[in-house]
Parts: sequence; C-alpha cells; structure tokens
Amino acid sequence: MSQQAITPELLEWIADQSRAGHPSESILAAMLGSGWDESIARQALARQLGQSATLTAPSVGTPGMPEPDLSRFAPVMDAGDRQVKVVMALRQPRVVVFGDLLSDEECDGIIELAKTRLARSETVATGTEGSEVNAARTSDGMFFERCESELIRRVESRIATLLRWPLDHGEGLQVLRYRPGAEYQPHYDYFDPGHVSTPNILKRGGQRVGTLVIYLNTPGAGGSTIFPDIGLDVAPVKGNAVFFSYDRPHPSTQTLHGGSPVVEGEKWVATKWLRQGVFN
Ligand SMILES: O=C(O)CCC(=O)C(=O)O
Ligand SMILES: [Fe+2]
Repeated sequence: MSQQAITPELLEWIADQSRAGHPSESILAAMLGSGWDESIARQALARQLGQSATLTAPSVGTPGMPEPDLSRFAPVMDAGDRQVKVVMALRQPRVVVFGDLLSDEECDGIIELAKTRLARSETVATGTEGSEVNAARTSDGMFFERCESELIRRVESRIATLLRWPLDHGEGLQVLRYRPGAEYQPHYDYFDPGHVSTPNILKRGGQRVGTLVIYLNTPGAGGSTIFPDIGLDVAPVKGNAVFFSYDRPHPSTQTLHGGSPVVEGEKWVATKWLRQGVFN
C-alpha cells in the first residue's frame, strides 16, 4: 500500500472493533498485519479512540527495560548503600521521581569535580568563536568517565541497583550547569533513527532506553524538568532525581522533555543515560 489514507470507512471499522471489545493494541496489530503503515495506523487510532490508544505498548514491566522495583510501592527503597524515597510514579509514560537519591555532600562533591572541567570546555568554546553553541541548549556540560572516582563509582552503582540496570549499560555521568536564562528546549533522549549518524552511535551500546536526571542543587526559581506531552513539571530539588524510560525511539513514548529556563540562581544536574547493551 503506498498512498494510505485515513478514510471514514477505516475510522468506522476501528470504532466497530473497539465496540466489539478489542483492545487498541489488537486493532493496531490487525492493521499492521494487513499492511498499514504504523504511524498512519497510530494516527487513525488516535483520531478515533483518543491519544491514549496510540500508547498501548506498555513501558512498565516491559522485559529488558530499566525499572525500579515499585511492586510494594514502599515509600522508601533500598538502593544498596542508601535508602531512597519514592516521591511519585507515573505508569504511562514511565516517570518516577526519587527523593534523597544523593546526599548534599555527594551533590557538592560532583559539582566540585565537574567545575574545573566546565571551565576548560568554556575556553574551547571561545576558541571556536561559539560555532558549536546550540540555541536549544544554553547550558555548559562535561562528561565523567564511568567509575572514574570513588564518588562517581558509588553513585553509579547506587543507580544500577535502584533502576535494576547493569552499571556497564550506562553512559558516563554528564553534568550540566545552567545560568539564569539558560534552558534545554524539549527533546527526546533517544537517538533519532532517521539521523545519518545514528547507526554509528548505536554500535556502542545500542539505543538509549532510559534517563535519570539528578538535581545537584536547588535553583532559586525556574529550571523545572518539563514533560510537555503529559503536562508534568518536576521541581529541581537538590539530591532528588527524575527517571523516565522509553522502549522505542518514537514520540509515542511521550518522553518529550526539557529543562525550563532558570529564573534565579544556577541549576546543576547530573544525567545518566541507560543503553540497551554494554556501553564501552
Ligand atoms: O535539565 C533538565 O532538567 C533536563 C536535562 C536533560 O534533558 C538531559 O540531560 O537530557
Ligand atoms: Fe534530555
């Protein structure tokens, strides 16, 4: 089928299937089976049954995904060397906010380690006359090597325990500093399957499947992590973190997110991206 169109007949057929009790997942499978293009099929389902119909693939409990153990929904979780609070959890998309993932000292320690290296990258940026400045991302950043110091290793193994995802499937921690007015416009963290550089990037560890953004300080105002598709704002609170996962590199995961502009003070975050496989 080349020119596929969403006709009134198709919409009526979808409505019939739904009335007959078939879940949208089965309707989608039937459409794909008879040759419909997935994105058109999802659009048609969304038009007839509402947005949520396009989000049938469960991201919670999907085997082979990073996922904290919330089966008991205890208010505090054991992350190996620290008790971490669960502040809130959303199932679809999977978003979990943790409290007290890091101690104040650990946050300060990471900022201290990152500071000098941020300064260095600023010098490089000046040398190239700002040619790499990206208006969508007005923060300064650096990457740690995995396990490069005792503090980094401790934090990484805590994250691995909490999210039940092997340490070697994670990229090195990235630290970002946002000054007043700086932001990170909404984006997806997975690698765009349509981008020319993606096949090469995927050779090292496969796709990203999850993100943990850890707040290293509490800005005076602004700087929340926003999820525009679901209307969620996560307040940046020192030591807290927001986790979200995406089982496919597609906007239907609803994991569009960004860092809203910092209004007062600075905002520091450490981001851990989780890959499908071993990242070396
Ligand atoms: O700063 C934030 O709140 C979001 C950071 C982010 O999206 C990222 O590091 O990928
Ligand atoms: Fe991101």
